[in-house]
Amino acid sequence: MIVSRTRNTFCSNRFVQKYRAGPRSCSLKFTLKTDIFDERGITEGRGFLPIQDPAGRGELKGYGFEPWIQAVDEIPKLTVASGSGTLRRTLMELPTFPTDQLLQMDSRAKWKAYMMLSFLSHAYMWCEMDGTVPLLLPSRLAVPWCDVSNTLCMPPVLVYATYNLLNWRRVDPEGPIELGNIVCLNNFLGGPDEEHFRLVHVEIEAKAGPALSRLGLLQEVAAQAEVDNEMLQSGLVEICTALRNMQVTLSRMGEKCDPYIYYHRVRKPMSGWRGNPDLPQGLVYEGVSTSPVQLYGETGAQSSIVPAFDAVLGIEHDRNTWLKEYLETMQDHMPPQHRGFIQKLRRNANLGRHGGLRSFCHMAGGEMKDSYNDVVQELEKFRSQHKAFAFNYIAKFSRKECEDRGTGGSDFMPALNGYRDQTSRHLLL
Ligand code: HEM
Repeated sequence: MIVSRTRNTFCSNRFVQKYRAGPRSCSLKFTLKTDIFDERGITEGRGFLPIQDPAGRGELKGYGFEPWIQAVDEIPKLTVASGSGTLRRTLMELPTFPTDQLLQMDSRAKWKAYMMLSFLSHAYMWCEMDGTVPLLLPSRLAVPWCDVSNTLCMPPVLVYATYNLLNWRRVDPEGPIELGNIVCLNNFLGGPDEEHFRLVHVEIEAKAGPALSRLGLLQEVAAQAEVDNEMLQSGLVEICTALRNMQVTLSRMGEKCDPYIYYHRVRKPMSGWRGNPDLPQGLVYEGVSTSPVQLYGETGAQSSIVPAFDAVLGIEHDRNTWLKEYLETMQDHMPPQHRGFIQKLRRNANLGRHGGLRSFCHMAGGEMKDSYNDVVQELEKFRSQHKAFAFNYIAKFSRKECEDRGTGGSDFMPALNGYRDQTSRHLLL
């Protein structure tokens, strides 16, 4: 039962309501306009990264957020002192979160607060390291977290956007968004392994930018009565190049993120409360819901890059398995503008008299078909490479079968094989 609160109108959370009885994909109306994740801002240089660098927490200063800002900065230290209840006790001593102030502020501030509350709540859940797992998230954290996530149409759980997309700054503000010039803003345990793991994702997002910014245009070109073959082909080459660059970046994961440290330390705080043996029923959000809610944790499957490429190439995952549903559920964990972007690409996949990009390339044959197949092969290579990382960083370490699960809570090795195989099945013959 949802507990009603009278203090403000955001007393319940759509995601909490949707996922309470048994989670499933939640369709939202894309009414929210924000200025940091804007479809018009999916640019060559940044892809799905926010349109401005997600700098510090300046906009929250002076409105009663200071103790909360300080607590987030303290998380790595509190994890060092953890084990005796210090971390959870410290978080419970925080003053009431100034939600009313926040709701008057712009979306940039709201995303900052969402990120802060996500880090604090996951630290409360997973970083005390005393061997216990709380069944309930106290209202001090749960209520503001649900309020803020509700205003952003996001679930009250750590997501890829707060873990990666919004969690970096440039060392040299004029320098590129790439490894060597980026560092993280928030950490759980901290250290090079955790930061590098995240920053590889950030660089991958930047590398995908040149291709992502042209996907809509490519679909329009393929939909024209007289298709501009040269333009279409150069767009497909752009996607190939982006996918190759993404693989180069992913191959750098081992430089500073050690598989053992990742498995034993970095991974835990990303966990959610769906498909998680530690919380089989889910998590109660005190003050919001009296019954447990199940939500997947943070995972790269919530990055919008691969679903956007799948959409533009017309790659469909197997409807008869849970794999497709899992990827669709992951879209509920993306910023609404990115969900909207992917949905639009899907809607336009068969646009025009030629039946869409895939169908046109098939019909045109020759070089056009080869260019399409090159992209599919490159995507398949990315998925193969990624699968090897998932094995080396997780599966290899899992001793018992029931532990052999991804951070998102899925039995992931067969699923990753399925996504890869389904990709190659889309090669045009
Ligand atoms: C050491 C690095 C990585 C590990 C251990 C890892 C692990 C996993 C696991 C276990 C899954 C499947 C189940 C789940 O969602 O939990 C997954 C899915 C996924 N991950 Fe990763 N991942 C890593 C890096 C990345 C990076 C850098 C990206 C790039 C954005 C990424 C993108 C994806 C995507 C798109 C999926 C969905 C499956 C698909 O569409 O093929 N991952 N990852």
